Amino acid sequence: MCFTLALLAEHRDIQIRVRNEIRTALQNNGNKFTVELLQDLTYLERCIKESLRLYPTNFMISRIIEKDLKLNLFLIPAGTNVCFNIYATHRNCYFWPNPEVFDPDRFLPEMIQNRHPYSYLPFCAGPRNCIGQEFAMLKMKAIIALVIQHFYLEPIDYLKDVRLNVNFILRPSSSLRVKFTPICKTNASS
Ligand code: HEM
Repeated sequence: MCFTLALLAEHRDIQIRVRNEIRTALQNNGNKFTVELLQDLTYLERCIKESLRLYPTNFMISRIIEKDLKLNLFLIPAGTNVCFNIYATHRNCYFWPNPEVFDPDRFLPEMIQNRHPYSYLPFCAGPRNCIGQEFAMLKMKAIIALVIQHFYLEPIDYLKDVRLNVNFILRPSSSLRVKFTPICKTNASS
């Protein structure tokens, strides 16, 4: 979530679009924050997905191969512990053109359609994938929507300068500060 907030702080145009989406959804919903309203925040959802592409919390996973597996020219024997680099896959330009660019529209339905099903794995895949992913997405949307509704975000530290700590989960190893300015009704134009 801290990466999403930092990315929105750095991309003011995208932050404004998220805020507009929240305002419109609230207006259409009698100013009530409901689960249905959160589910309708599709642009915010794309921002969170794109943030998890660039900064996948679980940047690497492993699986023990049960049966001998033939992969192109290689034979991986049963019992091998195979590590899968999710971070590198998410930044592979074969799947993601201009992979370093934060572009939530990569997750528009028409963009997802022809993408390799295993090119995006923030919650892993297969029978042991994350059982909390829907809940996690809803929780992140609820918190970020409230923050964006009430505060303008500006970067203090920039992601390009932040070193990543890859100890079990991916997180910033130095400070990643974002300035929160409360939105007063009088200056709530963008
Ligand atoms: C952004 C938030 C989250 C991310 C990125 C995430 C990611 C993942 C990943 C990648 C795995 C697979 C790990 C592996 O196979 O080695 C996993 C498994 C799991 N996650 Fe999450 N998760 C998140 C939030 C949650 C939440 C909120 C819950 C519970 C409410 C949850 C419950 C679980 C459980 C129980 C498993 C193990 C599933 C199994 O082994 O069958 N996760 N998660």
